[in-house]
Amino acid sequence: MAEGKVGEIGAVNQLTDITESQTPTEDESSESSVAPCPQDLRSVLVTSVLNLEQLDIDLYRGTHHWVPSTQRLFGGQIIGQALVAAAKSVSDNLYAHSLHCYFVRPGDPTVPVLYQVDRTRDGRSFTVRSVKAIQHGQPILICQASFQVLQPSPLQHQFPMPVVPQPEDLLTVEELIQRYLSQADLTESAKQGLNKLLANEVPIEMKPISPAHFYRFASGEPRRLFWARARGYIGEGNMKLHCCVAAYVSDYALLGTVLLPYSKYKARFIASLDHAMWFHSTFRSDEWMLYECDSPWAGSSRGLVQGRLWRRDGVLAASCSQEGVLRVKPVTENSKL
Ligand SMILES: CCC(=O)SCCNC(=O)CCNC(=O)[C@H](O)C(C)(C)COP(=O)(O)OP(=O)(O)OC[C@H]1O[C@@H](n2cnc3c(N)ncnc32)[C@H](O)[C@@H]1OP(=O)(O)O
Repeated sequence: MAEGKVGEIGAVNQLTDITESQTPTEDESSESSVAPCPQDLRSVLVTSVLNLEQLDIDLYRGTHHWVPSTQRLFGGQIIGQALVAAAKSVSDNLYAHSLHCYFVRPGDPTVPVLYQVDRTRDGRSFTVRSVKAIQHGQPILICQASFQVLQPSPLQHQFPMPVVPQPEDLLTVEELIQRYLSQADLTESAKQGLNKLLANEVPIEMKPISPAHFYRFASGEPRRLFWARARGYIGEGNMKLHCCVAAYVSDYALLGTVLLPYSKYKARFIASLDHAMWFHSTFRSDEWMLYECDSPWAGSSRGLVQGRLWRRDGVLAASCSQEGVLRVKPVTENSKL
């Protein structure tokens, strides 16, 4: 059993302005030990999506970046922004360890989202915040986030990380789509679908471990693995921000895991109902992390999914669980992609 590094979170310097620019330090890994990053290479997650505007005490406004084709707001964006709002009201020595959210209404991409923070409790070890994400005067998400003072313990364990190819040996989703586009026998509608995917400005980079399974070319077990990281530079040292970015990333491609055994069906309506997340160790969300997603159950137009985000050195960084509503229809021959 690999050893978890629960205590090491304390070595990280947190900042009150959680989206403040960070420059690398000398002891950063070789991948990131470059000169301070030019503004245009910084992750849009930091410069825009998670950079909330403060309107009043404990009241923030967030804007949108990428909006899915469903034309409802991406759940990960709302969770990430809610966690930013909550984190702004806790002191620097507190670290997010969990959050629990319900998506109660679809998010409207034509207006900003307001985040109202309630300082539910400040305890000696744990501090709890409740955040309501509001549009048109009504909640679209309710979220509780809990923060903890660092408390080292002799109890430390984790399951081992799955053994998979390294990200350097795999193709990004964009490279894979370009490959599929070069296939001679592709139908016009498949081409259109792929080009739409390419035009998406998702601020996450991904490298599927098993592309055919990832894209549901064949039925398989309800489990998928891919390397993921924020697109662009974020930098070391701001653990609050990395947790918010991971919350954003964790909702991407998670619920689709439920559909993997059912290649004869496609989603007619798919939306996450709730999302819970637990943070275990320090990590950098702009470095490759393995996202292991599985679905232990589906039924009654709902599906349960569980996700684990692994640092590439084998440390379990975060876990999450989500239930979603999935209504499906049979795939017709010319709508395969
Ligand atoms: C993939 C990860 C993501 O990021 S998803 C984005 C984050 N999650 C969300 O946006 C979900 C937000 N929450 C919601 O939209 C609501 O809570 C949901 C889940 C829809 C609740 O559903 P429900 O209580 O049925 O709401 P509603 O009456 O407003 O209906 C919504 C649409 O669904 C339909 N519906 C309802 N029941 C059925 C049924 N049994 N069979 C078929 N359709 C059904 C309703 O007609 C309604 O459809 P429409 O929107 O009017 O076209």
